[in-house]
Amino acid sequence: MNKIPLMVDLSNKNILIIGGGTVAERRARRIYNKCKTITIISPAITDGMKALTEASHVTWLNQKVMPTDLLKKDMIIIATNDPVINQMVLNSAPDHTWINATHAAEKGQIDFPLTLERGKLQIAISTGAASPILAKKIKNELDQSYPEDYANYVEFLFNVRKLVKQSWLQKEQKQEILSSLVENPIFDAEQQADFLVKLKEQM
Ligand SMILES: C[C@@]1(CC(=O)O)C2=NC(=C\c3[nH]c(c(CCC(=O)O)c3CC(=O)O)Cc3[nH]c(c(CC(=O)O)c3CCC(=O)O)/C=C3\N/C(=C\2)[C@@H](CCC(=O)O)[C@]3(C)CC(=O)O)/[C@H]1CCC(=O)O
Ligand SMILES: NC(=O)c1ccc[n+]([C@@H]2O[C@H](COP(=O)([O-])OP(=O)(O)OC[C@H]3O[C@@H](n4cnc5c(N)ncnc54)[C@H](O)[C@@H]3O)[C@@H](O)[C@H]2O)c1
Repeated sequence: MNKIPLMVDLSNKNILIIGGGTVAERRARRIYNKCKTITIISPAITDGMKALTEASHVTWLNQKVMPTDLLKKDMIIIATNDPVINQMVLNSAPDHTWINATHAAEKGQIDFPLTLERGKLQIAISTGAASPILAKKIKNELDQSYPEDYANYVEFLFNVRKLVKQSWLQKEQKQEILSSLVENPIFDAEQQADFLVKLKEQM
C-alpha cells in the first residue's frame, strides 16, 4: 500500500470522468462543487448524472472514450464496465495525470475514501481497498460518536483559534484556551457566543 491521505483543493482542476454508471455518478457528486470543470465521456449516463450536466461547468460528451480525450486533464476517473477500455486509458493517459481506477485501486494514484463530514471536520476512512464494506461499517460507528452538532462546534473552535492566534496572549495561555475547549466542549450556540464575547474582552 503506497498511498497516503491528503487534503486537496480541486477548485482550479479539470477532471475527466470516463463512464456514466452508478460509480461514475458517485464520483461526479463528490467533486461536483469542488472542482473547476468536469467532463463526462460515456455513450450513456444515469438520470442523476444527466441532471448534473445542467451546470455550466459540467459537460457530457456522448461518445466512447478515445486516447486523444485524455490530454490536458488534471485527474482522470476511470469508471467504465469495459476492462479493455479501462486498460487502454491506463496505458494512454499522460504520466503526470492523477488517475482514480475504480475497477482496480492499485492501478491508480488516488482513491476516494469514504468520508464523514461535520462542517470543517472531515474524517476519511480507507481500508486500502481491502474492504469497502468495512469502511462503511466504521463510518456508521463514527456517525454515532460525532453527532451533527459537531459542525457548529468545530466552526466555533475555528473562530476561537482565529482570535487566539492574532492575540497578544502568551503561548501557554493560548495553548490553555485551545486545549480547554477540546477537553470541555461547548455545544450550545448561546454559550459559544458568550465565550467569544468574553474572549474578545480579555484581549
Ligand atoms: C467506500 C466507498 C466509497 C465510494 O466509492 O464512494 C468505496 N467503495 C464503496 C462500495 C463498494 N465498492 C465495491 C463494493 C462491492 C463489494 C466489494 O467488492 O467489496 C462495494 C459495496 C457496496 O456497493 O455496498 C467494489 C469495489 N470497490 C473498489 C473496487 C476495486 C478494487 O478493489 O481494487 C471494487 C471491485 C470492483 C469490481 O469487482 O469490479 C475500490 C474502491 N472502493 C472504494 C470506496 C475505494 C477504497 C475504499 C477503501 O479503501 O476502503 C476504492 C479503492 C475506489 C476508489 O477510490 O474508486 C463505497 C461505499 C459506497 C456507499 O457508501 O454506498
Ligand atoms: N470503486 C467502487 O466503489 C466500485 C464499486 C463497484 C464497481 N466498481 C467498478 O466500477 C466500474 C463501473 O461500475 P458501474 O457499476 O458504475 O458500471 P455501470 O455498468 O453502471 O456503468 C458503466 C458505464 O461505462 C460506460 N462505458 C462503457 N464503455 C465505455 C467506453 N468505451 N467509453 C466510455 N464509457 C463507456 C457505460 O456507458 C456506462 O455508463 C466497474 O469497472 C466496476 O468494476 C467500482
